[in-house]
Amino acid sequence: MTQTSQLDQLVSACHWIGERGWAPATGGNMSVRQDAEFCLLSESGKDKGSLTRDDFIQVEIASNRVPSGRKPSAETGLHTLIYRLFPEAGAVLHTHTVNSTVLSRVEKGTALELQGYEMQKTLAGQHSHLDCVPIALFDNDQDIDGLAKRIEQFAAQNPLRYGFLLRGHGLTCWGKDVNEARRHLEGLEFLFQCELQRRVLESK
Ligand SMILES: CSCCC(=O)C(=O)COP(=O)(O)O
Ligand SMILES: [Zn+2]
Repeated sequence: MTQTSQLDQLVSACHWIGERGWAPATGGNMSVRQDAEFCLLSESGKDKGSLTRDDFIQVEIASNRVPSGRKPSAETGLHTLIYRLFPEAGAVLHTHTVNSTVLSRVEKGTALELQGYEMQKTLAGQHSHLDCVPIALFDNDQDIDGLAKRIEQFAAQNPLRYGFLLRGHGLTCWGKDVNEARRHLEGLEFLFQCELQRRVLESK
C-alpha cells in the first residue's frame, strides 16, 4: 500500500470518526507514519470530522520538529512516542468518546481489564474471550511531554498493546496501518460501551 493511499484512508477514517461523534468540538487527533523518520499529524484546533489531506502536517518522529513551521496537534508528543516505541505502528487515532471519557474516570486503577467478550478478537493477536486484555490507563495531564515520559516509563516495564486511556480525556490507539487502527478503535469503543453498561447494571 502506498503512503498516498494511507493518507487518503486516514482522511476517510477521520470523517467516519466525525460521523460517529467521537471527536466533538475539535477534540481528537490522528496521524499516519510516512517512514522511519516522519509522520503526518492533524493540525491543532481543527474539526477532525472534516479534515482534508492538506490538514496533515509533517513531524519528525525523533524530535517533534515540524519542518513547515505549522502547528500540529497539541498531543503530537503522544503520537511520536508511539511511533518510537513501536516501529510496526503505522497509524494512531485519538478520540474523545463519552464511553472512554466516563469509563476512564469510573475505573480507579491503572488499567481497564477486558475479559469475557467475543469482540476482544477484534484486537490483533487476541483469539479468545477467556483471555484478559488490559488497556493501560494514565491520569490526564496538560503537560504532554511529562505525560509522554510517564507512558514511556510504563512501557519500559509493562506490555502496552492496542492503545491507552487518559483519565477523563479519551482513547489513543494504533495499528500497523490505518485499517487496523480503525478496527482497534471500533472494537475498543464497542468493548468500552459493553463494560460501562455491565458496570451500571451490576451495581443495581
Ligand atoms: C478541544 S479538546 C482539547 C485538546 C485535545 O484533547 C485534543 O484532542 C485536540 O487537540 P488538537 O491540538 O489535536 O486539536
Ligand atoms: Zn485529546
